[in-house]
Amino acid sequence: MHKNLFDVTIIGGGPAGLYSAFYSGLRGMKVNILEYQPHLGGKVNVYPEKMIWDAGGMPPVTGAKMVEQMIEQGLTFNPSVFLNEKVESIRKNESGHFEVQTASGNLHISKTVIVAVGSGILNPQKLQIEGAERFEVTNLHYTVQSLKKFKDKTVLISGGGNTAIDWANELEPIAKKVYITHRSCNFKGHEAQIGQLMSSTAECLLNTQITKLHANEAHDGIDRVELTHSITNELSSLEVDDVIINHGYEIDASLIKNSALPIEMVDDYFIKTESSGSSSVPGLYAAGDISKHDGKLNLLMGAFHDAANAVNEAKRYITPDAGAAAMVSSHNDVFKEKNRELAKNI
Ligand SMILES: Cc1cc2nc3c(=O)[nH]c(=O)nc-3n(C[C@H](O)[C@H](O)[C@H](O)COP(=O)(O)OP(=O)(O)OC[C@H]3O[C@@H](n4cnc5c(N)ncnc54)[C@H](O)[C@@H]3O)c2cc1C
Repeated sequence: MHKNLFDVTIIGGGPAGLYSAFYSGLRGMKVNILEYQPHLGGKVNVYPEKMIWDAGGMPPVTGAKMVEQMIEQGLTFNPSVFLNEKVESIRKNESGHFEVQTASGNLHISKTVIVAVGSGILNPQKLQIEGAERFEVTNLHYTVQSLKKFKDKTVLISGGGNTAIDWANELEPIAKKVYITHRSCNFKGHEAQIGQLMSSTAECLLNTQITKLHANEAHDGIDRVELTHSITNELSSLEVDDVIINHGYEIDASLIKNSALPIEMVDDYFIKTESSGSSSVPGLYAAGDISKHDGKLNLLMGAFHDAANAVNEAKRYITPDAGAAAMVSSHNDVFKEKNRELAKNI
């Protein structure tokens, strides 16, 4: 037998992947996590300072804290973890095991696979203005890593989806002034976030888009932005300290397409699953934002729920007479020692 034969190989180390790793450990499985980024935590790393209020039973925590806690939990059972490991394709060999091929040339062999790649490999869509890239080292941003950086600044955000709206809401109490420009006539975010934005001091510039960036005297940053109204073509100008762009992401979704497996998809990207996480390929499961099923919830809670279901299916694929689910953690033998340690500090 292959010495590195894993029970489950989890592709993607975001919320779904990390919880899959934890739950697989709980069920006594030998686990391998493969993550493209140099760090774990997935998309939550895009919003490190955002407060997350909607994780059941959890007090509000920042994205960064959530990442820290998910990693700690995900690594409880010491899974093998490969970072900077881009999975390129999955196939099955003649023994019925999965072979997971990565860009670095590694071949990971596994009895089952949980695909937890979320939105795939994300690269932000760049501002389509000639020469814009030279400002990326100063005040043209494609992500908000630290809210403090924008304290007392005049910030223009360009974008109309959840991320742009979230950033506007988070920055509004911190920045001197927040403008948000969107080329369309309405925003496409969650209702509550749009409501918050509309009742804040942030100024919404709809039907407008950035058409020119003016450099400061030193030519090392933007000091003024030209905006064009998309209906009237009227030009306007805004003096800014920082410009933040969220025009969505270019997604590298080649993984499933490169894989010589009959994986049924939805909308050419998502993996069609049962609510149990099972895909059209026996032994291959999907969890988190990549999966599409009737009860799908594209939230952290949805990712955790998918993950537990996928692991239970994977366990029973390997060991058909295993229980349908793990016992609750308080009854599980694997926690006895850990509970004794924790109890000392209570
Ligand atoms: C701005 C924003 C705010 C949000 N706020 C909330 C909130 O307040 N509450 C909430 O519940 N949810 C929130 N969400 C949603 C939540 O973040 C997602 O539902 C969750 O991250 C999905 O987890 P996932 O593991 O499925 O995918 P992801 O988080 O996308 O993780 C997938 C991982 O897979 C890796 N990967 C992709 N392709 C490959 C490959 N080929 N090889 C190896 N690795 C690969 C990626 O690098 C990534 O690390 C928010 C999302 C955004 C964008």
